Parts: sequence; C-alpha cells; structure tokens
Amino acid sequence: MATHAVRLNAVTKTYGKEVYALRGVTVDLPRGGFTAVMGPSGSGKSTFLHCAAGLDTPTSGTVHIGETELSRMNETQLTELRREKAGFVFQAFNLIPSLSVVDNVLLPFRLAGTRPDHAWLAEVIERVGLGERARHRPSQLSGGQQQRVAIARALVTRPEVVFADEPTGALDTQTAAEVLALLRQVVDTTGQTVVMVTHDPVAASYADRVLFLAGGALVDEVYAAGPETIARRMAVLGRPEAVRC
Ligand SMILES: Nc1ncnc2c1ncn2[C@@H]1O[C@H](COP(=O)(O)OP(=O)(O)OP(=O)(O)O)[C@@H](O)[C@H]1O
Repeated sequence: MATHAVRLNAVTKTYGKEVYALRGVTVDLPRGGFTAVMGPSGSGKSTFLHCAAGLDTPTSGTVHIGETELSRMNETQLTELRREKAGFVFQAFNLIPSLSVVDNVLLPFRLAGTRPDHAWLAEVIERVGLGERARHRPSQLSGGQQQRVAIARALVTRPEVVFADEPTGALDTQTAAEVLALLRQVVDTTGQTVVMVTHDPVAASYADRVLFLAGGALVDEVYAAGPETIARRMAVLGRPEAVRC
C-alpha cells in the first residue's frame, strides 16, 4: 500500500500564457497526516487543493490519490474517483436546508446510488457531537454545528483523504477551535488524512505539517509548529522578494 495519501509530481497549472497558478509543485502528503496549506492571497492554495483532489486538471505533471493516477482520467472517471476516495469540507457548509442532519450526511450515498453502513453512519454523527440533533434541519443549528455536519458527510464514505478549503473561514474563534479540534481528533483516532487550506496561523497550528506557497511554488514548510512560528514564516512570504518567479 502506498505511504502517501496524495502525491503531486511537478504539477503546473497555467491560465493562458501569463498566469502560473502552480509552478512545478512536487510533494507527498502522507497517509494519516494533517497538512495545512498556507500562502498569500493568489499564491495558488485553492488551485493546489483542487488539483490534489481531482476537481481541477493540472496543465502538466501528475497527481496520485493513493495508487491511482488522476491525470489521465476523463471527467466521469474523476467524478467517480472523488466520490470514492475524497471527502470535501468548504467554508460555506453547503448543506441542503430542507434535509435533516442525518439526510445531509447520507447525501454521498444518495448521489452514488449506494447503501450506507448504518452503524458507521451513527458513529460518525456521534463522533462529531450531533447524536442528539440528528433529526434537526441546518437552520436549527449553529454555524459550528453545521460545519460538523459537513465534516460528518465528508467522513461517512471513509474516504482516502478529506480536503478542507478554509473550513473555519465563516466561524468565530471559539467555534473554529472546536471544528479544528474535531479535524485533529479525526486524524488521531481514525488515521484519516486531512489536507486543509487556511489563511489562519492558529488553524494551521492544528496540522502536523504546514506547506507554504508563494507565486504558485512550494517555498517553505514547518512541522508541529505553533501559531507564532507559522505567522512569522507567513510574514516573510508576504514580501515580494520571497516569491520565486
Ligand atoms: N480560472 C482562472 N482563470 C484565470 N486565473 C485564475 C483562475 N483561477 C485562479 N487564477 C489565478 O491563479 C492564481 C492562484 O489562484 P488561487 O485561487 O489558487 O490562489 P489562492 O492562494 O487560493 O488565493 P486566495 O487566498 O485569495 O483564495 C491567482 O493569480 C489567480 O488569479
């Protein structure tokens, strides 16, 4: 079995002739790890996440999720692969307002036309702390609780990797801390792999490893770092001379 959950090799993404959103990014994201991706606005964080998750296709280079290479897949194959191997959590919780917590969490199965494992479904809902609220609608929940529904939905298919794009961007500090602690716990207790884009050094400090992008290139990384260290590295990247174009 591969030791990486995701592998990017010399991944470049360009828009037209001028814009290099990613330039030659090579990195392994190990199984069971929590990786944060940071960088100034426009540095390529979302493009990185989208290419790693098969939501976007690199201009050149290869992407693997586990043993599977994404680069040669057509759109239908990519959709199937994402369904099977990836879970997604976004800043906007993307829940369906008319559905209960449990039905929102069941959506991936509905979309795939497959049968859920009900014991696991109950465990996941319990694990995110919503056992008592399984029949509530999203409008009856706080922002943090809604994001926990989205996390349960991302986990319920037991994906190879959970991709989170600014998952705490819409939450207050205390609620954000709860959601990040949950992601940390998921990695620690289930050996799940999480990749998270964030602007926030405090959020990134929950990760085992922080990757820094500047100008579409991977320019730095830290392991097990606190918010101050991460903020200091970010401050350096903010200066134009740090961007290797
Ligand atoms: N569809 C597109 N067409 C043209 N340029 C694009 C497109 N998507 C992204 N870009 C450009 O690619 C670069 C990287 O964008 P990306 O969204 O990945 O950065 P980011 O680090 O996630 O930014 P932010 O923190 O502001 O969300 C930027 O210069 C952006 O303008």
